[in-house]
Parts: sequence; structure tokens; C-alpha cells
Amino acid sequence: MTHSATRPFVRMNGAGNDFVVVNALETPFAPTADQARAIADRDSGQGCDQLIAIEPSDRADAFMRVWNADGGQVETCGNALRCVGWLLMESTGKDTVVIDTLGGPTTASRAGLHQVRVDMGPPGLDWTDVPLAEEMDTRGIELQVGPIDAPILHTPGAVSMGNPHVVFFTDRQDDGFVRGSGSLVEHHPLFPEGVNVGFANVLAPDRIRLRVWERGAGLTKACGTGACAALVATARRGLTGRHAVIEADGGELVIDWDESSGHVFMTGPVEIEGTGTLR
Ligand SMILES: N[C@H](CCC[C@H](N)C(=O)O)C(=O)O
Repeated sequence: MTHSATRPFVRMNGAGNDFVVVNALETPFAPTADQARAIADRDSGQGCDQLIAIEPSDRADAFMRVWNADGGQVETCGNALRCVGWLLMESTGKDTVVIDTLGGPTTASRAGLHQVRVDMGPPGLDWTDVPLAEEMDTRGIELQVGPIDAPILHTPGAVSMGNPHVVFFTDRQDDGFVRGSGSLVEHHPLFPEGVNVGFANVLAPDRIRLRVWERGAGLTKACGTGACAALVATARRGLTGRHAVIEADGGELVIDWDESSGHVFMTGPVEIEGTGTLR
């Protein structure tokens, strides 16, 4: 199964995090890592943060497969779950759909005009969930960036949202700092599967300014699972409550970590940018 050169796609974004979405419900789509990277390449391909395929599922409305811009296949993608959920609800007329992923099943529901709410399930809070290479308290792990005696970043939180996240609590969020520090931490040996690196500036108990250097995609305009991980990490440190508006470069996401179910809910925008044919 490979991808054919005449394959149609939909270009979408969730708060600016952009995707090439391929409908593989009828015809299999199985690009190699090099083909996925070429599609994502903004110079020679269509260009996107993540490549997304919607596949049939025997336990959900559909299965969503995710490739990062570097061609690596990963567990899930929060902003894409809203986009795929919206496409499925529009095509089926349903108000709620179940989307399975390598990171587990999630449920997407309508939440207003071009707004979708996703039940992301419970966060993974044990060191083995993230995963880390050694046992640590994930509320504040032993990791620092910069000189040992004067670190510029230290003691972040670590959370799994089906994919690995580390969240630094800092007001330093300029491009150079996020790119430099994020690329350092992304492949740190403490994270055997790599990691998405969040820089969370807590503005109020219910408001966080967040930038994320994404594993396999770099600095994106928004990261849905990163927004969920940031709220969980700040709430666990008592810096916020269990509800917050996350201000990303590309838009706002509303995150709720429900006390009774333990599930994290993410609400945010969906935008269709256009259609095309894979080159
Ligand atoms: N870079 C992420 C996948 C995409 C996540 C992000 N775009 C989101 O909206 O959750 C990873 O390697 O786990």
C-alpha cells in the first residue's frame, strides 16, 4: 500500500496548527516516512505540521493516523482530533463521534460554530506513562537547561496525553529561546521516545500563555495535547485551577481537567483552508 500521486486532501488547521488530511476510509494510504516528510515539507511538498489519515475502525467512527513533519508516526494530535471530528460530524450528521488513535480512543462533539470539544481521556501521570528513562516525581522532574549552577530552565512537569510532554514554567517565550531550548530538550536522553516541550507562562489561575516546541515538528502555532499537558502540569503544581484558557500563537484553547472523571477536555476552533491533490 503506498500513496498515489493523485490523492486528494483537505488542508485544515486547529488554532493555526496545520494539517494535510487524507481520507483513507475507502482507499488505503500508507506513505513511507520519506513520503510523509516530503508531503509536510513547506518548500517542496504541500507543507504542514502534521500529515493526517482518516482510516476505517471496527471500534470507533474512524481511526486517525498521525505523521509529524519529520515523517515519524506518532500517537495522537489534539488539534487534528478537532479537525477530524468536525469532518466526521459534518459527513455523518452526528453531533458526537469516537476517534481511535495509537494513543487510545477519544470523543469529539460539536461546541458551537467551527468549535469542537474533545474528551482527551485521562492524562498519564506516572514516570512510566510519559515515559521517562528513570523513576521521578512527574510533578517536577530533575531536568535543567543551561549551566548546572545557574540553569535558565529547571524542574518542569511531565505528562502523557497519549504522547509525551514536558512543561517548563517560565515567562521566557521568545522565538530564539523556545527554538534553542526546545530543540535541546526534545531529544534529551531522559525521554526515550522524545518529547514535546512546552513553555507555560501562568498569567492567572485560569489563563496560561503557552508556546510549544513539538517533537518532530518544531515550534507550531498551537499544540492541542500540549495545552492539555500544560493545564495538568500547572494544576498539579498549584499554579492554576483545573480550568484554563490557553493562549497559543494561533488562537485560544479551553482546557478542563474534570475532577470526577479525571478526563481532560479540550475545546477549540477548526478551520478548513482548502483542498488539493498530493504531488
Ligand atoms: N508533535 C506531537 C504530535 C502532534 C501534537 C500536536 N500538534 C497537537 O495538537 O496535539 C508528538 O510528536 O507527539
